[in-house]
Amino acid sequence: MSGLTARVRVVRDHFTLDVAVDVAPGEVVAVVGPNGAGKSTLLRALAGLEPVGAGRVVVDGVPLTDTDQGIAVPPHHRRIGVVFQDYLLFPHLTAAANVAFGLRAGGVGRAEATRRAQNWLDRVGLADLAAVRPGRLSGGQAQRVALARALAPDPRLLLLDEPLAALDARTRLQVRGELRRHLRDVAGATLVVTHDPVDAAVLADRLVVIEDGAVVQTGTPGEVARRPRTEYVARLVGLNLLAGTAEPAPEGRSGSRVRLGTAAPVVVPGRHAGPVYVSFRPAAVALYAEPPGGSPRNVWAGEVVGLEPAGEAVRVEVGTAQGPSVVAEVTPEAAADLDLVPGAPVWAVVKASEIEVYARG
Ligand SMILES: Nc1ncnc2c1ncn2[C@@H]1O[C@H](COP(=O)(O)OP(=O)(O)OP(=O)(O)O)[C@@H](O)[C@H]1O
Repeated sequence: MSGLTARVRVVRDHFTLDVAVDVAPGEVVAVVGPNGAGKSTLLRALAGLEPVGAGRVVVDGVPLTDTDQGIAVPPHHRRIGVVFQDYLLFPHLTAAANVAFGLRAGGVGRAEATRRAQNWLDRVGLADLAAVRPGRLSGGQAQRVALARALAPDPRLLLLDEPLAALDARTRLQVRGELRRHLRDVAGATLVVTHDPVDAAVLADRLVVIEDGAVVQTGTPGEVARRPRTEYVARLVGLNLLAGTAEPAPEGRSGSRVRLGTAAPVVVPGRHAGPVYVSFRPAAVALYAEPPGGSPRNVWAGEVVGLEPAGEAVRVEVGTAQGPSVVAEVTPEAAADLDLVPGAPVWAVVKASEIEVYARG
Protein backbone atom coordinates (compact mmCIF):
# COMPACT_ATOMS: atom_id res chain seq x y z
CA MET A 1 0.00 0.00 0.00
CA SER A 2 1.21 3.52 -0.79
CA GLY A 3 1.58 6.24 1.80
CA LEU A 4 2.10 5.54 5.48
CA THR A 5 0.65 2.58 7.37
CA ALA A 6 1.76 2.46 10.98
CA ARG A 7 0.90 0.81 14.23
CA VAL A 8 3.24 1.60 17.09
CA ARG A 9 3.37 0.76 20.75
CA VAL A 10 5.88 2.50 22.99
CA VAL A 11 5.85 1.63 26.68
CA ARG A 12 7.44 3.86 29.31
CA ASP A 13 7.23 3.81 33.11
CA HIS A 14 4.01 5.79 33.42
CA PHE A 15 2.95 6.07 29.83
CA THR A 16 1.94 3.81 26.96
CA LEU A 17 1.45 4.96 23.40
CA ASP A 18 -0.58 2.53 21.31
CA VAL A 19 -1.87 3.99 18.06
CA ALA A 20 -2.51 3.09 14.44
CA VAL A 21 -2.35 5.76 11.74
CA ASP A 22 -2.64 5.58 7.98
CA VAL A 23 -1.87 8.55 5.76
CA ALA A 24 -2.50 8.44 2.00
CA PRO A 25 0.03 9.86 -0.48
CA GLY A 26 -0.55 13.62 -0.78
CA GLU A 27 -2.70 13.67 2.37
CA VAL A 28 -1.87 16.01 5.27
CA VAL A 29 -2.88 14.70 8.69
CA ALA A 30 -2.61 16.85 11.81
CA VAL A 31 -1.94 15.09 15.11
CA VAL A 32 -3.49 17.08 17.93
CA GLY A 33 -3.88 16.39 21.65
CA PRO A 34 -3.16 17.76 25.11
CA ASN A 35 0.33 18.03 26.64
CA GLY A 36 1.89 14.67 27.26
CA ALA A 37 -0.60 12.80 25.03
CA GLY A 38 2.19 11.16 23.03
CA LYS A 39 2.23 13.25 19.83
CA SER A 40 5.99 13.79 19.72
CA THR A 41 6.61 10.21 20.78
CA LEU A 42 4.56 9.04 17.78
CA LEU A 43 6.48 11.22 15.35
CA ARG A 44 9.82 10.22 16.81
CA ALA A 45 8.85 6.54 16.61
CA LEU A 46 7.95 6.97 12.92
CA ALA A 47 11.28 8.73 12.32
CA GLY A 48 13.18 5.89 13.99
CA LEU A 49 14.34 8.15 16.83
CA GLU A 50 12.32 6.34 19.50
CA PRO A 51 12.57 2.58 20.09
CA VAL A 52 9.26 0.88 19.27
CA GLY A 53 8.21 -1.89 21.67
CA ALA A 54 5.86 -3.51 19.19
CA GLY A 55 4.58 -2.51 15.79
CA ARG A 56 5.15 -1.85 12.12
CA VAL A 57 5.87 1.32 10.16
CA VAL A 58 5.53 0.90 6.40
CA VAL A 59 6.07 3.69 3.87
CA ASP A 60 5.09 3.03 0.26
CA GLY A 61 5.24 -0.69 0.89
CA VAL A 62 8.71 -0.57 2.45
CA PRO A 63 8.87 -1.67 6.10
CA LEU A 64 10.98 0.77 8.15
CA THR A 65 10.08 -0.78 11.49
CA ASP A 66 8.79 -4.28 12.06
CA THR A 67 9.31 -5.65 15.53
CA ASP A 68 8.18 -9.17 14.51
CA GLN A 69 10.83 -9.33 11.81
CA GLY A 70 13.49 -7.42 13.70
CA ILE A 71 13.49 -4.51 11.21
CA ALA A 72 14.52 -1.07 12.53
CA VAL A 73 15.92 1.08 9.72
CA PRO A 74 18.09 3.82 11.28
CA PRO A 75 16.75 7.40 11.07
CA HIS A 76 19.19 8.62 8.40
CA HIS A 77 18.35 5.73 6.08
CA ARG A 78 14.59 6.21 6.21
CA ARG A 79 14.47 8.80 3.42
CA ILE A 80 11.84 10.79 5.26
CA GLY A 81 11.66 14.57 5.74
CA VAL A 82 11.57 15.89 9.30
CA VAL A 83 11.11 19.37 10.73
CA PHE A 84 11.52 18.90 14.49
CA GLN A 85 12.29 21.66 16.94
CA ASP A 86 15.38 19.88 18.20
CA TYR A 87 16.47 18.89 14.72
CA LEU A 88 18.13 22.19 14.08
CA LEU A 89 19.97 23.57 11.09
CA PHE A 90 23.72 22.98 10.97
CA PRO A 91 25.18 26.26 12.32
CA HIS A 92 28.43 26.02 10.33
CA LEU A 93 26.71 25.49 6.95
CA THR A 94 25.06 28.17 4.81
CA ALA A 95 21.31 28.04 4.18
CA ALA A 96 21.98 26.55 0.73
CA ALA A 97 24.39 23.94 2.11
CA ASN A 98 21.85 22.99 4.79
CA VAL A 99 19.23 22.35 2.12
CA ALA A 100 21.72 20.52 -0.13
CA PHE A 101 22.80 18.30 2.77
CA GLY A 102 19.78 15.98 2.63
CA LEU A 103 20.08 15.68 -1.14
CA ARG A 104 23.76 14.80 -0.93
CA ALA A 105 23.00 12.24 1.78
CA GLY A 106 20.45 10.72 -0.60
CA GLY A 107 23.14 10.28 -3.27
CA VAL A 108 22.55 13.39 -5.41
CA GLY A 109 25.75 14.79 -6.98
CA ARG A 110 27.22 18.08 -5.72
CA ALA A 111 26.26 20.30 -8.70
CA GLU A 112 22.74 18.91 -8.92
CA ALA A 113 22.26 19.22 -5.12
CA THR A 114 23.39 22.86 -5.21
CA ARG A 115 21.04 23.64 -8.11
CA ARG A 116 18.08 21.98 -6.41
CA ALA A 117 18.86 23.61 -3.04
CA GLN A 118 18.89 27.04 -4.70
CA ASN A 119 15.61 26.23 -6.41
CA TRP A 120 14.02 25.27 -3.05
CA LEU A 121 15.29 28.44 -1.38
CA ASP A 122 13.61 30.34 -4.23
CA ARG A 123 10.38 28.50 -3.58
CA VAL A 124 10.36 29.39 0.12
CA GLY A 125 11.22 33.01 -0.71
CA LEU A 126 14.81 32.98 0.56
CA ALA A 127 16.80 33.12 -2.68
CA ASP A 128 18.80 36.10 -1.39
CA LEU A 129 19.85 34.38 1.80
CA ALA A 130 21.41 31.26 0.26
CA ALA A 131 24.91 32.16 1.48
CA VAL A 132 23.86 33.16 4.99
CA ARG A 133 24.50 30.94 8.02
CA PRO A 134 21.63 30.07 10.42
CA GLY A 135 22.93 32.40 13.17
CA ARG A 136 22.00 35.38 11.00
CA LEU A 137 18.50 34.16 10.05
CA SER A 138 15.31 35.18 11.84
CA GLY A 139 13.15 32.45 13.40
CA GLY A 140 10.74 32.50 10.45
CA GLN A 141 13.58 32.36 7.92
CA ALA A 142 15.27 29.46 9.74
CA GLN A 143 11.93 27.63 9.80
CA ARG A 144 11.62 28.03 6.04
CA VAL A 145 15.16 26.74 5.49
CA ALA A 146 14.32 23.71 7.65
CA LEU A 147 11.21 23.14 5.57
CA ALA A 148 13.15 23.44 2.30
CA ARG A 149 15.74 20.99 3.66
CA ALA A 150 13.00 18.49 4.52
CA LEU A 151 11.15 18.88 1.22
CA ALA A 152 14.07 19.02 -1.23
CA PRO A 153 14.69 15.25 -1.38
CA ASP A 154 10.99 14.72 -2.28
CA PRO A 155 10.37 12.45 0.73
CA ARG A 156 7.65 9.80 0.74
CA LEU A 157 6.89 10.74 4.34
CA LEU A 158 7.15 14.20 5.86
CA LEU A 159 7.00 14.70 9.64
CA LEU A 160 6.58 18.16 11.16
CA ASP A 161 6.57 18.68 14.94
CA GLU A 162 5.05 22.04 15.93
CA PRO A 163 6.58 23.74 12.86
CA LEU A 164 5.10 27.15 13.71
CA ALA A 165 5.37 27.12 17.52
CA ALA A 166 8.53 29.20 17.76
CA LEU A 167 7.21 32.03 15.60
CA ASP A 168 5.61 35.27 16.76
CA ALA A 169 1.96 35.86 15.86
CA ARG A 170 2.57 37.87 12.69
CA THR A 171 5.29 35.65 11.24
CA ARG A 172 3.20 32.65 12.16
CA LEU A 173 0.28 33.86 10.07
CA GLN A 174 2.51 34.36 7.06
CA VAL A 175 4.52 31.14 7.39
CA ARG A 176 1.30 29.17 8.01
CA GLY A 177 -0.08 30.31 4.66
CA GLU A 178 3.16 29.45 2.87
CA LEU A 179 3.40 26.09 4.61
CA ARG A 180 -0.12 25.25 3.48
CA ARG A 181 0.83 25.98 -0.14
CA HIS A 182 3.97 23.84 0.06
CA LEU A 183 2.20 20.95 1.79
CA ARG A 184 -0.41 20.90 -0.97
CA ASP A 185 2.36 20.12 -3.46
CA VAL A 186 3.91 17.30 -1.43
CA ALA A 187 3.39 13.97 -3.21
CA GLY A 188 4.15 11.88 -0.12
CA ALA A 189 2.25 11.48 3.16
CA THR A 190 2.52 14.30 5.71
CA LEU A 191 1.97 14.21 9.48
CA VAL A 192 2.10 17.46 11.40
CA VAL A 193 1.89 17.81 15.18
CA THR A 194 0.29 20.99 16.41
CA HIS A 195 -1.28 22.46 19.54
CA ASP A 196 -3.07 25.14 17.60
CA PRO A 197 -6.56 24.36 16.28
CA VAL A 198 -6.19 27.06 13.63
CA ASP A 199 -2.94 25.53 12.34
CA ALA A 200 -4.65 22.15 12.25
CA ALA A 201 -7.70 23.44 10.39
CA VAL A 202 -5.64 25.42 7.88
CA LEU A 203 -2.95 22.83 7.17
CA ALA A 204 -4.65 19.45 7.43
CA ASP A 205 -7.06 17.38 5.37
CA ARG A 206 -7.74 15.21 8.40
CA LEU A 207 -7.16 15.33 12.16
CA VAL A 208 -6.08 12.51 14.43
CA VAL A 209 -6.72 13.37 18.07
CA ILE A 210 -4.52 11.57 20.60
CA GLU A 211 -5.21 11.56 24.33
CA ASP A 212 -3.24 9.60 26.88
CA GLY A 213 -1.44 7.53 24.24
CA ALA A 214 -4.54 6.49 22.24
CA VAL A 215 -6.46 7.81 19.24
CA VAL A 216 -9.79 9.19 20.51
CA GLN A 217 -11.19 10.83 17.38
CA THR A 218 -10.37 11.25 13.73
CA GLY A 219 -12.08 13.14 10.91
CA THR A 220 -11.86 16.23 8.73
CA PRO A 221 -11.36 19.47 10.70
CA GLY A 222 -15.01 20.33 9.98
CA GLU A 223 -16.32 16.98 11.23
CA VAL A 224 -14.26 17.13 14.40
CA ALA A 225 -15.26 20.74 15.07
CA ARG A 226 -18.98 19.99 14.57
CA ARG A 227 -19.07 16.77 16.55
CA PRO A 228 -16.39 16.65 19.23
CA ARG A 229 -16.18 13.36 21.12
CA THR A 230 -14.09 14.36 24.11
CA GLU A 231 -13.89 17.27 26.54
CA TYR A 232 -10.48 18.18 25.19
CA VAL A 233 -11.69 18.38 21.58
CA ALA A 234 -14.78 20.35 22.62
CA ARG A 235 -12.61 22.92 24.43
CA LEU A 236 -10.22 23.03 21.50
CA VAL A 237 -12.97 23.97 19.09
CA GLY A 238 -14.84 26.09 21.65
CA LEU A 239 -18.04 24.07 22.09
CA ASN A 240 -19.93 22.87 25.14
CA LEU A 241 -20.10 19.09 25.30
CA LEU A 242 -22.26 17.01 27.63
CA ALA A 243 -22.71 13.26 27.68
CA GLY A 244 -26.12 11.80 28.47
CA THR A 245 -28.80 9.27 27.63
CA ALA A 246 -31.61 10.18 25.23
CA GLU A 247 -35.19 9.06 25.12
CA PRO A 248 -37.59 10.18 22.39
CA ALA A 249 -40.65 12.20 23.40
CA PRO A 250 -43.89 10.21 23.64
CA GLU A 251 -45.69 9.33 20.41
CA GLY A 252 -47.16 12.37 18.69
CA ARG A 253 -44.70 14.86 20.23
CA SER A 254 -41.49 16.01 18.65
CA GLY A 255 -37.99 16.12 20.10
CA SER A 256 -36.24 14.06 22.74
CA ARG A 257 -35.08 14.43 26.33
CA VAL A 258 -31.50 13.77 27.30
CA ARG A 259 -30.75 12.83 30.89
CA LEU A 260 -27.42 14.12 32.20
CA GLY A 261 -26.72 12.33 35.46
CA THR A 262 -28.31 14.29 38.29
CA ALA A 263 -28.86 17.50 36.32
CA ALA A 264 -32.23 18.41 34.86
CA PRO A 265 -32.70 16.73 31.47
CA VAL A 266 -32.24 18.81 28.33
CA VAL A 267 -34.79 18.96 25.57
CA VAL A 268 -33.30 18.53 22.12
CA PRO A 269 -34.62 18.51 18.56
CA GLY A 270 -35.01 15.23 16.64
CA ARG A 271 -35.70 11.74 17.89
CA HIS A 272 -32.81 10.06 19.70
CA ALA A 273 -32.42 7.08 21.96
CA GLY A 274 -29.51 5.71 23.99
CA PRO A 275 -26.11 7.19 24.81
CA VAL A 276 -25.54 10.53 23.07
CA TYR A 277 -23.39 13.63 23.12
CA VAL A 278 -25.07 17.01 23.29
CA SER A 279 -23.09 19.98 22.02
CA PHE A 280 -23.83 23.68 21.58
CA ARG A 281 -21.99 26.91 20.95
CA PRO A 282 -21.28 29.24 23.88
CA ALA A 283 -23.10 31.96 21.92
CA ALA A 284 -26.27 29.80 22.05
CA VAL A 285 -26.35 30.14 25.85
CA ALA A 286 -28.29 33.14 27.18
CA LEU A 287 -27.62 34.31 30.75
CA TYR A 288 -30.06 35.94 33.18
CA ALA A 289 -29.45 37.49 36.59
CA GLU A 290 -32.95 36.40 37.74
CA PRO A 291 -34.90 33.21 37.05
CA PRO A 292 -36.18 33.72 33.49
CA GLY A 293 -39.95 34.34 33.15
CA GLY A 294 -42.30 32.22 31.07
CA SER A 295 -41.37 28.57 30.91
CA PRO A 296 -38.24 28.28 28.83
CA ARG A 297 -36.84 24.77 28.68
CA ASN A 298 -33.22 23.92 29.37
CA VAL A 299 -32.65 26.35 32.23
CA TRP A 300 -29.80 25.73 34.64
CA ALA A 301 -29.36 27.68 37.83
CA GLY A 302 -25.74 28.18 38.79
CA GLU A 303 -23.04 30.68 39.53
CA VAL A 304 -20.31 32.39 37.59
CA VAL A 305 -17.05 30.47 37.93
CA GLY A 306 -14.86 32.62 35.71
CA LEU A 307 -14.75 35.11 32.86
CA GLU A 308 -12.29 35.61 30.04
CA PRO A 309 -12.22 37.76 26.93
CA ALA A 310 -12.81 35.95 23.63
CA GLY A 311 -12.35 38.32 20.70
CA GLU A 312 -15.08 40.95 20.93
CA ALA A 313 -17.09 38.89 23.41
CA VAL A 314 -16.73 37.64 26.98
CA ARG A 315 -16.72 33.93 27.78
CA VAL A 316 -18.43 33.08 31.03
CA GLU A 317 -18.08 29.72 32.71
CA VAL A 318 -21.18 28.85 34.69
CA GLY A 319 -21.04 26.05 37.28
CA THR A 320 -24.40 24.52 38.06
CA ALA A 321 -25.32 23.04 41.44
CA GLN A 322 -26.20 19.53 40.33
CA GLY A 323 -24.94 19.34 36.89
CA PRO A 324 -22.64 20.24 34.11
CA SER A 325 -20.70 23.45 33.82
CA VAL A 326 -21.45 25.35 30.65
CA VAL A 327 -19.66 28.14 28.85
CA ALA A 328 -21.68 31.11 27.61
CA GLU A 329 -20.54 33.90 25.35
CA VAL A 330 -22.03 37.35 25.93
CA THR A 331 -21.23 40.90 24.88
CA PRO A 332 -19.12 43.01 27.28
CA GLU A 333 -22.20 45.24 27.75
CA ALA A 334 -24.31 42.26 28.81
CA ALA A 335 -21.57 41.09 31.19
CA ALA A 336 -21.60 44.53 32.83
CA ASP A 337 -25.43 44.82 32.91
CA LEU A 338 -25.78 41.38 34.48
CA ASP A 339 -23.04 42.19 36.97
CA LEU A 340 -21.23 38.97 36.09
CA VAL A 341 -18.45 38.47 38.60
CA PRO A 342 -17.15 35.19 39.98
CA GLY A 343 -19.63 33.82 42.51
CA ALA A 344 -22.62 35.78 41.13
CA PRO A 345 -25.81 33.71 40.78
CA VAL A 346 -26.91 33.28 37.18
CA TRP A 347 -29.45 31.34 35.11
CA ALA A 348 -28.27 29.79 31.84
CA VAL A 349 -30.76 29.00 29.09
CA VAL A 350 -29.97 27.02 25.94
CA LYS A 351 -32.39 27.01 23.04
CA ALA A 352 -33.30 23.47 22.00
CA SER A 353 -32.94 24.40 18.32
CA GLU A 354 -29.27 25.29 18.89
CA ILE A 355 -28.36 21.89 20.30
CA GLU A 356 -26.57 19.27 18.24
CA VAL A 357 -27.10 15.62 19.26
CA TYR A 358 -25.11 12.59 18.08
CA ALA A 359 -24.57 9.02 19.19
CA ARG A 360 -21.86 8.13 21.69
CA GLY A 361 -19.74 5.06 21.39
N1 LIG B 1 12.57 10.86 27.00
C1 LIG B 1 11.53 10.50 27.76
N2 LIG B 1 11.67 9.63 28.77
C2 LIG B 1 10.62 9.24 29.52
N3 LIG B 1 9.39 9.73 29.36
C3 LIG B 1 9.18 10.61 28.39
C4 LIG B 1 10.23 11.06 27.53
N4 LIG B 1 9.72 11.95 26.64
C5 LIG B 1 8.42 12.05 26.94
N5 LIG B 1 8.08 11.27 27.98
C6 LIG B 1 6.73 11.07 28.54
O1 LIG B 1 5.96 10.40 27.56
C7 LIG B 1 4.65 10.96 27.50
C8 LIG B 1 4.35 11.48 26.09
O2 LIG B 1 5.18 12.57 25.79
P1 LIG B 1 5.17 13.33 24.40
O3 LIG B 1 6.29 14.29 24.41
O4 LIG B 1 5.10 12.34 23.30
O5 LIG B 1 3.77 14.09 24.46
P2 LIG B 1 3.24 15.25 23.51
O6 LIG B 1 1.84 14.87 23.20
O7 LIG B 1 4.16 15.48 22.38
O8 LIG B 1 3.26 16.46 24.53
P3 LIG B 1 3.53 18.03 24.31
O9 LIG B 1 2.30 18.54 23.63
O10 LIG B 1 3.61 18.52 25.71
O11 LIG B 1 4.77 18.18 23.52
C9 LIG B 1 4.59 12.01 28.58
O12 LIG B 1 4.01 11.42 29.72
C10 LIG B 1 6.03 12.37 28.82
O13 LIG B 1 6.19 12.78 30.15
